Amino acid sequence: MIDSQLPVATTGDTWRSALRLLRRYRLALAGTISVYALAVAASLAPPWLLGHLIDGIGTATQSTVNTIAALALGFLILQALLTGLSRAWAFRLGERIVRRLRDGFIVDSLRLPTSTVERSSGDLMTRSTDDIGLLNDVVRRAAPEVVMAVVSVTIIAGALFVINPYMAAACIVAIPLIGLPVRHVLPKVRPRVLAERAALSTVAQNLASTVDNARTVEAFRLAQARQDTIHDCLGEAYRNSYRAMSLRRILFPAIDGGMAMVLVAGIIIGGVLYDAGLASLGEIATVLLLMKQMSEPVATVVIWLQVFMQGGASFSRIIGVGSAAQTAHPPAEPTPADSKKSAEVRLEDISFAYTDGNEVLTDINLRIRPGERLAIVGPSGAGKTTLGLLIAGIERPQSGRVTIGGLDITHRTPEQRRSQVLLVSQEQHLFSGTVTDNLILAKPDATEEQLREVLRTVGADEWLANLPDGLDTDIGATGTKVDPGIVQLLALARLILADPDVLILDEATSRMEPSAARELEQRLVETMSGKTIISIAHQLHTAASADRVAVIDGGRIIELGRHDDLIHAGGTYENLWRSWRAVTK
Ligand SMILES: Nc1ncnc2c1ncn2[C@@H]1O[C@H](COP(=O)(O)OP(=O)(O)OP(=O)(O)O)[C@@H](O)[C@H]1O
Repeated sequence: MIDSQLPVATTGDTWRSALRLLRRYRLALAGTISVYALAVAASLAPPWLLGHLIDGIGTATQSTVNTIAALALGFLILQALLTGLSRAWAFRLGERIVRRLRDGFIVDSLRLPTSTVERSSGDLMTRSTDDIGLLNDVVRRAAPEVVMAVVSVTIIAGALFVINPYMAAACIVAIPLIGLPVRHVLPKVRPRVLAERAALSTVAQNLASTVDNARTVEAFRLAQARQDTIHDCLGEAYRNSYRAMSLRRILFPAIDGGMAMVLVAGIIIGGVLYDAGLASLGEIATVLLLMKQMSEPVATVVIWLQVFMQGGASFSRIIGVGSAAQTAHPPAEPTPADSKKSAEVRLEDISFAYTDGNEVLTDINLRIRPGERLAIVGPSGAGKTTLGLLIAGIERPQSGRVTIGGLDITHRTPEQRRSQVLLVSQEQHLFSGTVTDNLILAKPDATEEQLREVLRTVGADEWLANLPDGLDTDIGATGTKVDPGIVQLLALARLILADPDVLILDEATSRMEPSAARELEQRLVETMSGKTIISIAHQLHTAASADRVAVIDGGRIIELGRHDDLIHAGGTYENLWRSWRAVTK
């Protein structure tokens, strides 16, 4: 079934991944928290000194007051220095964690099967921008704020008990007043944020598919229909965003009101305890000052907790990509020493459907000998490209298996697979950078001479000679414009450099003149002699020069054999051949 949404990790898996991440940075984390704890301890001194001053108000001399003031100032400076240091460390730690998350995300995305990337491009885009961005906010800002706030609350609460346990107990009991409204709001955050993100992914998905298929949209006058669909998706995204945002409107007034209630309760309790002789004026003042000091971190926790929960939802989506990549690549089978030699391709009982109930290929059985040249022909929509995608391991069959050299292609890592089989289709892309950059993707250690040689082989040497900076010419989006025919040549040059055991050419020369295409194919076959070459052929001259021809129709192989034999048999292939000859004569 086509599912445009990648998986989302469960809450349990999200926590486990977060803990694993924190364990990795435990030393830096412990150092940062310890320095911050010292800063909080230093911040306790001024209120305590003030309480001391109030209690000794009748007896204190000028010099005692001066000493207390100097000490308070000293502690304030110490607190500022330690806070600054711990924040700098927290920032650096955040940077390292964000970098790790981004790197991991890119690695996981690159491990996703191409078919998954194509189907979930919108979702992947939202995860790589919005979710990573939110996570960035959480790791760099929310997490340090929340951790530091929790440290502050814990230390201040401990100090309150040391100063006056009665007063402290009474005030701490009042603190949950702040939590009351929050308790009802927080459980709603994760589902609402997940719904918001999913809706945004759908918008991106629809936009991407409209842009990708712009010609079809234009040809069939689908602009209005596409606009309506995107409008509906945007409406859904807006409603979900609004629901997520509306949580804030309830949250902030509730926190402010709760904080004021706690302080009022503290003053009333302080009065009662003073009357009962259980607290001095200085202790009450110190506790109230510390309570005020505590109110800020408590509010911080509550406020950032929402972002934290949003970040949790985003984190679940980020690790979901990792689990999708892992599911797509079960543990790779070890490569036996002789597998390279016997790069035989076998398709065993393959059936495949893009969507449930619409089988595109049925019961395909085929054995392609190492070094054989096989041409796949058939009418449009017969399933030729799909077969190429299955052999290249880009799509997975619902039943049956594809093996190369005896190994199931879907059990190979992407690297192992790329060394075995590569597919070049008519859709080829240039990446931003120079000619060299675009070629060494396939063979990072290729020498300049090898690059020139390979360009000569595909017949792009003349083009290279006319470039202003030769191999160093920028051919990216902002550089020298490259003709689609040359883009195909560069793709074939990359293929030669990559040197896989099995090559699949799916209309790889379709943008060239037929005679030039024929010549190039011949040169390619000579250069790659000994390799298994599977050509999906619309131009039947390719089929005529192949070792064998497989004719596909209605998702089944209906004829298989040598060109001459199939012509002699007078079946579908002979018909196709006759029509093609009539057109090309
Ligand atoms: N991504 C996809 N999602 C759903 N259906 C698809 C997808 N790609 C191809 N199909 C369908 O699968 C069938 C086989 O398509 P395929 O491209 O393999 O045929 P083909 O023989 O290569 O055709 P052509 O010669 O026109 O390229 C067609 O009915 C096509 O509409």
